[in-house]
Amino acid sequence: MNMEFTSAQRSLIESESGGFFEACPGAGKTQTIVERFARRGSARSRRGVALITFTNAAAEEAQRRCTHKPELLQAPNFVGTIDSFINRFFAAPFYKAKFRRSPTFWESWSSLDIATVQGFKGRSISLDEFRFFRGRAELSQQARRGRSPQECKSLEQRAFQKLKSLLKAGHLDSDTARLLAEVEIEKRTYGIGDLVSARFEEVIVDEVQDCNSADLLILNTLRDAGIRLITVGDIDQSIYEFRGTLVSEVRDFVESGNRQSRINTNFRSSPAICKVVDSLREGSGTDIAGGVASSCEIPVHLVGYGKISDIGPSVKSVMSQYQELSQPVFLAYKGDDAALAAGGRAKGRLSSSKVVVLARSCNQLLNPSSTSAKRTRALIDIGLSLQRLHPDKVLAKASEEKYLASLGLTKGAYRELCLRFAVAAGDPAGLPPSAYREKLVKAVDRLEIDLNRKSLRTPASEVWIWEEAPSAEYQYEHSNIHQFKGMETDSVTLIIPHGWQTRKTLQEWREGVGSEARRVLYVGASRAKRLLILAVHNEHLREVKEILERDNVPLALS
Ligand SMILES: Nc1ncnc2c1ncn2[C@@H]1O[C@H](COP(=O)(O)OP(=O)(O)OP(=O)(O)O)[C@@H](O)[C@H]1O
Repeated sequence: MNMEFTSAQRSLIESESGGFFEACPGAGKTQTIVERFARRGSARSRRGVALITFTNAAAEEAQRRCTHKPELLQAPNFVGTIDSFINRFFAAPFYKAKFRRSPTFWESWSSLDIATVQGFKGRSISLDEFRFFRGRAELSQQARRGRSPQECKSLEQRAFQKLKSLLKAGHLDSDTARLLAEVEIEKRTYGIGDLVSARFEEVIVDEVQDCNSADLLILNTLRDAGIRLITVGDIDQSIYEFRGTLVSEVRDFVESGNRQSRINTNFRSSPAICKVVDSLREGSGTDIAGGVASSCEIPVHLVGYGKISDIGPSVKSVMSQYQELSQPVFLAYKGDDAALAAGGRAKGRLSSSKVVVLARSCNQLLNPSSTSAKRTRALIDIGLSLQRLHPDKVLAKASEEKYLASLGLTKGAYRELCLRFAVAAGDPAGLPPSAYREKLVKAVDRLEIDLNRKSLRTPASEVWIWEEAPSAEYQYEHSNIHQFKGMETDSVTLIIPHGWQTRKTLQEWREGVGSEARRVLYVGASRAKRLLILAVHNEHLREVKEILERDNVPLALS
């Protein structure tokens, strides 16, 4: 590798003690840890070095960079994802010792047809909808919707039995593999910790901020067993709380080790973008622009918008000043916001408009290409939506039994009513939102359904996906921020929508309080190399401007 490493990068490459190396965005973590791995992994030692990443893409990248020294990829070394490390060095030996045969690993249960349980209506639910603990299962909040507590409890019991039978038959997913590792770490039945420490002298972990509790327990065990542990990451890029990663646990873990100096040269972004990233960071570190973009003097552009469709034209006008830059990628917390702003089509999944929710269910029920499982689900959803719109707020949230008793209907009769409602309202395909709302109201009248009409407001055209395709005038690449993590691009349009969540996030940003939503913005902003356009809803424009000015971000207002 011909790259000249900075002194901070070299201190990671050459460290004798190990510990946690905090690295800013664009710090060149991959090159740095691969360089260390290449040096240490080829030293003639009885014990090997493991290089652990979080995604298959990162593992492949590391493997690709090691092809010049094939011995690096051979035993006793290891390069792979954390899942494959846990499967291979903890779960497989545990399983083999206990059951005297090898297990089969699945990335998730949805890839295994038989990993399901049957609900009350005969619908099958994947085991991925459950979280498993020792001795019990817990159904996800989303899958609970529309199910009685009794059904949920019964599903959880059956899911746990199913997990046990799959385990006996030799099937493990990544969470179950972690459970086995935890059991072994606690009970030390098979001495697996000793086997791992006999195999590895050093373990290097990239993106440590993405570890969940089980991962941290495993890393702690490695460290306690005397393995040199090198962890690299950026706590402010920890954005997987919904997957069980707790930033406080990661922080405690890295603080309990040997904290090393911060790698703070950002080789990706311009000075202005580094300033925004500093401002968004909860921690006190500051980044120094040190790559080719360090001489780029383009300020951060702040554009306000009222309607999401205003963003495309504003971005076009900003881009007309920078002919040399490639078109920006639109990023937002919600993929739908990014898609709509970029001139694409939202999936409509995230809109909470009651008319959109009913339109989606009616579309699924009446669309000839829907599967029967989808139709059954849609019919249940219609029933639930109509109940939630009942003018009596207590009844609107009551159990299905209570609600049906108040209507004097059996379940079957209520389903029939819902079906007649859907047929009367019709398929929304091809209709504008106002026309479909009228059809819904007429169907309600005709069937004398007791319902709060004020809640049936005409939805904004941006969330209406059933009319003709959007115009192609302003079309940009787009993504939600989570999917764009780890990537970089010349220009980014980062969308800050309106609403209470943004209000809260901006308050946290202004007051220096850390939060997942603030970290998501940090990840989004730090993907840009030369141009960052912040598209902020007019409701929040002044506040964002004040924060950026306070933090001395070079700014251009459009
Ligand atoms: N010492 C260096 N000299 C020049 N360029 C470097 C150096 N180190 C890294 N780079 C370049 O910096 C860019 C950013 O590196 P990389 O994508 O690995 O960052 P990262 O630390 O993974 O960032 P993030 O965590 O934000 O995704 C890459 O284009 C890389 O080639």
